[in-house]
Amino acid sequence: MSLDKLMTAIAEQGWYVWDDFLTAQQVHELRETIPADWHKAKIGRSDDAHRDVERRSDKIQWLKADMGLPVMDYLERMEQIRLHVNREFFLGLFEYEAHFAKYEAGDFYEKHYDSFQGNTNRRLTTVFYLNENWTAENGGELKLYDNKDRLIDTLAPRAGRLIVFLSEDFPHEVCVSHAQRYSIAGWFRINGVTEDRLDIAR
Ligand SMILES: O=C(O)CCC(=O)C(=O)O
Ligand SMILES: [Fe+2]
Repeated sequence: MSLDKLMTAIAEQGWYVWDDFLTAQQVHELRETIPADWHKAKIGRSDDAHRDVERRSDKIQWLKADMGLPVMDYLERMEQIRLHVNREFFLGLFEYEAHFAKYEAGDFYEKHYDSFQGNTNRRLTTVFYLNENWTAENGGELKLYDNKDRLIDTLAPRAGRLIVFLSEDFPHEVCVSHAQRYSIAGWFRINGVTEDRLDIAR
């Protein structure tokens, strides 16, 4: 079972690629539920919007259960992963936050860690892709590196593919996309308090 494979891979190498996590039909339904309400992505909770533009150029919107059944179903699947990971690794993952992302032709996200100042309680990253018939010419690959900056893998954003990795251990980047590229990036977080307030995902 793939959930077991995910657990083994996370334990042994810290990352996993789960192809056909959803069927083509489920991917299609998920894409259909995305509202048209895109806004420019920012990095962490920083307000330095100008700098952010240089590092990433995608647009996002946060997943909410009331966006529809496909989104509820996706969040429920993430909840199952959260419970399994907590049971096996005692990571104490407390909640999940995720956003749809849209990269237009020319968009990219420079190499980064998902756990950084302002987001230090991110522990496990998920990226899910919604792009049917993606070709090599479309670019937009995810490049995953180890913490010594050695390239581990180059992954096309193919529909149905879920990638999971430990947020603190794997720098990664999104190569320039030459076509519209849709994804759901999400993070399991531990409970945290930052700047005198309880830090809970919206
Ligand atoms: O879309 C991807 O392949 C990765 C996106 C990403 O790294 C992020 O949003 O933090
Ligand atoms: Fe990332």
